[in-house]
Amino acid sequence: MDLFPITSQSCLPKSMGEGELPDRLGSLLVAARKNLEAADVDDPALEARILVEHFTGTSRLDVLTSPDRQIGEAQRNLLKAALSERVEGKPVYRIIGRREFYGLPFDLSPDTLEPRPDTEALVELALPIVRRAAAEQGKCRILDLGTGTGAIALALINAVPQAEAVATDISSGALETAQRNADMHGNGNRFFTCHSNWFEHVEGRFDLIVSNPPYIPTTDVERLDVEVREHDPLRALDGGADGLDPYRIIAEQAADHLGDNGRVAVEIGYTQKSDVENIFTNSGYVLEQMARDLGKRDRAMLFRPLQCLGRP
Ligand SMILES: C[S@@+](CC[C@H](N)C(=O)[O-])C[C@H]1O[C@@H](n2cnc3c(N)ncnc32)[C@H](O)[C@@H]1O
Repeated sequence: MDLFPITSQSCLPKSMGEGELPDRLGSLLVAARKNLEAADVDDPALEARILVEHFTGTSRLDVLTSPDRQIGEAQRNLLKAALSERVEGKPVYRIIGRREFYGLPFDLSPDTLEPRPDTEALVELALPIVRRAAAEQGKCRILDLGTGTGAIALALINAVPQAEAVATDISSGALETAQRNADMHGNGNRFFTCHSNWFEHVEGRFDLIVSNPPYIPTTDVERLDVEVREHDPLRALDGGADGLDPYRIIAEQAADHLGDNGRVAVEIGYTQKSDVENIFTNSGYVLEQMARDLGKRDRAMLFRPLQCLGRP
């Protein structure tokens, strides 16, 4: 997740203004974009397209091929309400209740973090481990700690049919959403939720333990962008006094749940590389590989236990 830099939304107008939206698809898209431009949202063209497509049930192709398509009053009213919510600061994916991650749709709920594109770096880093275990053993067991929408585990098992995942979270609401997402993707039979405080109720051993834990220092949470602070759940963000508490727990307890040749892959805040490396090194791991996010910042780390029985 890319939760920085901190920006202020105080310049946003409080409502999108009065007046009817046009009833033709092409003009409607232009009007939506202008509304969002006037409200100074980050990417008005993209966000207008997302909202228009969602609330009119149209595609990007429809706008190009049928700009004169008539849009009914009910749909325009829904879009108008959505534009007002956006202008008031609600993130676009929260409004439509869904966000794409690694090419798959994920339903959101108030209990889940919105999966962020930067987390795809963690999936890319972990995927070769999953493929290798599947090729060598005919299966791969994944443990995803703090699964949220299920984004990481579901991206991995969707890419490797022989893989299955146990997905934990402290939030039962998040686990319900994750299970719905697994079912929506047709992977519900390879995805098992476990309500647990980190490893507390986890049983068995895994080829890969993966996690994007909360990693914002407590005192920084209140300085986050308001769209993050007010719409992502606090327990998905707050990583304790220095933001590193979950890494300490994972590094300390992962060995009890790793199979031979198992690996641990974690997402990090982009300034946390050396701190997280120290935590894992002190617990008997070596850093095997790093991955950077779309902004070329350190974002994911792959660790191997020193006593790993398999190949280095
Ligand atoms: C940063 S979010 C990551 C969500 C998802 N994996 C993703 O990448 O989009 C961290 C997740 O950890 C969960 N979490 C926080 N504290 C936890 C704990 N003590 N035990 C298990 N999960 C926890 C939160 O509920 C949240 O879903």
